[in-house]
Amino acid sequence: MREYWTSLASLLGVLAFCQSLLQVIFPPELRFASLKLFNRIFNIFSSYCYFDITEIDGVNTNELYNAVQLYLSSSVSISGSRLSLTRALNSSAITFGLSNNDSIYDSFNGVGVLWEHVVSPRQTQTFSWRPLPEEKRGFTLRIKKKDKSLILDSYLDFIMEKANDIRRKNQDRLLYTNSRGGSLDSRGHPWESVSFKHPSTFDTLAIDPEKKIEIMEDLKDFANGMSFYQKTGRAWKRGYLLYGPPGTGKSSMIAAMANYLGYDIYDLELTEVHNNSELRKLLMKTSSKSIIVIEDIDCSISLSNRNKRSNGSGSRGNCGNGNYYEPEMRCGSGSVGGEDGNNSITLSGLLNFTDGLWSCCGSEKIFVFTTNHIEKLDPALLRSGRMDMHIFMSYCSYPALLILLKNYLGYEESDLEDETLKELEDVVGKAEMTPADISEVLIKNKRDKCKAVRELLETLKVKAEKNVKHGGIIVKNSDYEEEEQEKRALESPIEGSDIEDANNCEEGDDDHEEKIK
Ligand SMILES: Nc1ncnc2c1ncn2[C@@H]1O[C@H](COP(=O)(O)OP(=O)(O)OP(=O)(O)O)[C@@H](O)[C@H]1O
Ligand SMILES: [Mg+2]
Repeated sequence: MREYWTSLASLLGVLAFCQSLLQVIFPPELRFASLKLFNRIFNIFSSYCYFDITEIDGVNTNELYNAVQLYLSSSVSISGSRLSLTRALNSSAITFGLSNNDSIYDSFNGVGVLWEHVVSPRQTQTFSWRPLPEEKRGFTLRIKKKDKSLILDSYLDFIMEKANDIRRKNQDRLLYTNSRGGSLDSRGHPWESVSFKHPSTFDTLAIDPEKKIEIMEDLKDFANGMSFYQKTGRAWKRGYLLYGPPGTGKSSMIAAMANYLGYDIYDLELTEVHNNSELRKLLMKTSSKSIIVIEDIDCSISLSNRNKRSNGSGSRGNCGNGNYYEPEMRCGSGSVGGEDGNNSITLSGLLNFTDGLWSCCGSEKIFVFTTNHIEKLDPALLRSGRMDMHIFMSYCSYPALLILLKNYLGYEESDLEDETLKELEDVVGKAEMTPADISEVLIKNKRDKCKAVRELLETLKVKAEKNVKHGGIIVKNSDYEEEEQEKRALESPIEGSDIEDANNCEEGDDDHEEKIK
């Protein structure tokens, strides 16, 4: 044992001697250079290459660092020995991350890589407009030199994509509004946001099942259609027009769409937008994978038929909440400077918003307009490419009624007697009640299911009878739809210069522009 201590002491002595010798040979100014040289020689002979991804790149946050952190929080890292837990703002999910100075193996296309999370204290606080964190953080990626060109670019792209997916999945949907009337927040954003937790889904939506499937497939095709849109040279966006009587589920449909695709919603309040350039700025500040909604567009935009109006034969329109406006008058506060295109929103401005060059900034955007009066809209706004799908939200049909009975009372079709079902089927079409009206009856009696069905049947019968007495002929949903389309066709011939005008008109071109509000 004594011998052991003696040899250890002499070894330490030799080490101390070597160190002082090194200090004499390599003065401090040379020591750093020699370390660098040693590192270089090591790198030449090493079969690995290393990539540092620092948290802060100059003064900006490095997007890639955040992406790697999120990516490593997916299932790969859960097997790590030490993990850090995070819950981000606006998120209800907890994510796992790699702890400080911990490392983890990952593989991509059969190639193994090593990630190390490097955390070190920040030594000198360099001048910066914003305070930097006390610790320097970064990820170091180690890849075999021979694999570098094989995977590096595609691996990093894959990480960015995966991180975006995780972010979207973890983060609550957001509902944005421009209710501040054009003023910007401290970060220069014109939109205000709140967490969006609307429970409406396609399961709870009472519409005909075939129509529902058609819409869901259309949405899925859109969301998965990146290569299609690229191949065909089309902007990656889609327009839906939801029209029909109040209380038929237009707003609920928008919420269901957002929940189905995991998109945020931008609820555009046109009455708060003062001119076309403000509209464009709002559009520029919307993110990809979002639904941009203009509700009750017939109230925000002047009457549809410009020829008719210019001939002075425009009818009165509903401005919402029972207020009527003459064709020349606008709802809201959009028209500040009368006919001056610079001071008001115009139809061409709105068309550019949905269809022009600006509409595709950010890509993967859905535009949804809703209206109770489709016949009042300008055909230029409705043409394909702008509003790709026109969805009629009808009065409650029999299949939709079955969905409501299931949602509100937990009744399957088989739970009800054939006779009751037959009666419901006979009367629901004639009653012309909206899903909103029907759900009210069901909610009122939800404690007593039998009573709820009885009362619903009674209400439907009374309504149906009233309709027959009042109208003589009952306007069925399909007739309503046809009637609306006929009205539109009569009011605005398709070959007319209206559409052409709207397509061609440039911003600021007063002859062509249609003022809104
Ligand atoms: N098709 C439907 N399926 C399920 N619930 C519905 C449906 N339509 C209406 N409802 C219910 O009625 C309420 C009102 O519906 P919603 O606001 O979606 O109607 P809307 O068509 O947007 O009406 P408005 O034209 O007045 O804006 C919702 O809270 C929803 O619960
Ligand atoms: Mg609505």
